[in-house]
Amino acid sequence: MTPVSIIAPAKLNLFLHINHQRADGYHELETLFTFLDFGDELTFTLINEKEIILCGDISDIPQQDNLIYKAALALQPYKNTPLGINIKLIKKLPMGGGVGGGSSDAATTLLTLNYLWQCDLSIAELAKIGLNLGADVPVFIHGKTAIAQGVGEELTSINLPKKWYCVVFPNVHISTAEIFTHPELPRNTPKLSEDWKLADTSNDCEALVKKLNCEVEKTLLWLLKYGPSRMTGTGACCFVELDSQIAAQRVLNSLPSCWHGFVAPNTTISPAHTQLENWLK
Ligand SMILES: C[C@@](CO)(OP(=O)(O)O)[C@H](O)COP(=O)(O)OP(=O)(O)OC[C@H]1O[C@@H](n2ccc(N)nc2=O)[C@H](O)[C@@H]1O
Ligand SMILES: Nc1ncnc2c1ncn2[C@@H]1O[C@H](COP(=O)(O)OP(=O)(O)O)[C@@H](O)[C@H]1O
Repeated sequence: MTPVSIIAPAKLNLFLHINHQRADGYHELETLFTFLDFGDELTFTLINEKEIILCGDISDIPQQDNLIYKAALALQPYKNTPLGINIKLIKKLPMGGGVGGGSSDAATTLLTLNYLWQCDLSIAELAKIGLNLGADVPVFIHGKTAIAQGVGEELTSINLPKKWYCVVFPNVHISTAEIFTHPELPRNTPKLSEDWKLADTSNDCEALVKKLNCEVEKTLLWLLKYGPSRMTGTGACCFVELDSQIAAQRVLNSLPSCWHGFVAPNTTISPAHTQLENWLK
């Protein structure tokens, strides 16, 4: 079978408010997700053996813990197909960076295998399977810029103006679980008002992550020279929003050599959905 390559795009949380902690330990939150036209690349090739084979940039994580493998495994019971899959990963998104790399990999795997294995599940069914893999997976399955509530699965689509982002990764790994279980995490931000404005929002995890990790604080301060900077998710990645590619590229060109970064525009529709639709035409 001809291999098919699909992107697993990055996401940014343009804001992240934590409203309260639920009885099950997860947090009710409100966040604005936007996708970026930059991400991991997954190449899928059907194989005759009923196996899930991962290859490429997968050394950091044991196969059974890889969200790509877990997504393929979760989909197998939905179709009694004799076919397996070989999935090659080209990693471009930092792990534990707050840009959703693992969740996006899982979502692209569910969306693509739904076609290749002819499971014919609906987006809602795929999102339900995805939620078991991570709170961030449903937004990648739906594939539209959205305000998320609940743990991240209650989505309201929203259109945003096109902007360019310089995203900086200060080479530190932040555990999402560590931040969400930390006693100093604020957990009482009220729900958005009807006439909310982005300028009045924030990332409730930022102060704690800055306190725990000076590299994140340095990154946010450095980015402030170019515009309002903000951390995405539970970090460590931070970003600055600009009006043009030239302006964003200028920030990246000035980046201290100890940090990594990339420049990308936001997209209202996930690039994974766009690529899948083009492939199916
Ligand atoms: C914080 C956010 C914001 O978009 O993104 P990241 O910073 O991870 O990118 C997400 O809510 C993360 O989603 P995801 O990365 O899939 O986290 P999960 O694997 O589901 O959860 C990891 C841990 O974070 C905590 N968690 C996560 C989401 C949530 N709404 N409440 C929580 O308390 C739980 O302790 C959970 O065990
Ligand atoms: N294919 C994968 N890519 C990235 N992280 C993965 C993958 N599979 C499992 N993980 C685990 O998931 C965690 C991060 O998940 P992810 O959704 O990328 O959150 P974040 O937005 O914080 O990066 C990583 O710390 C890593 O341990």
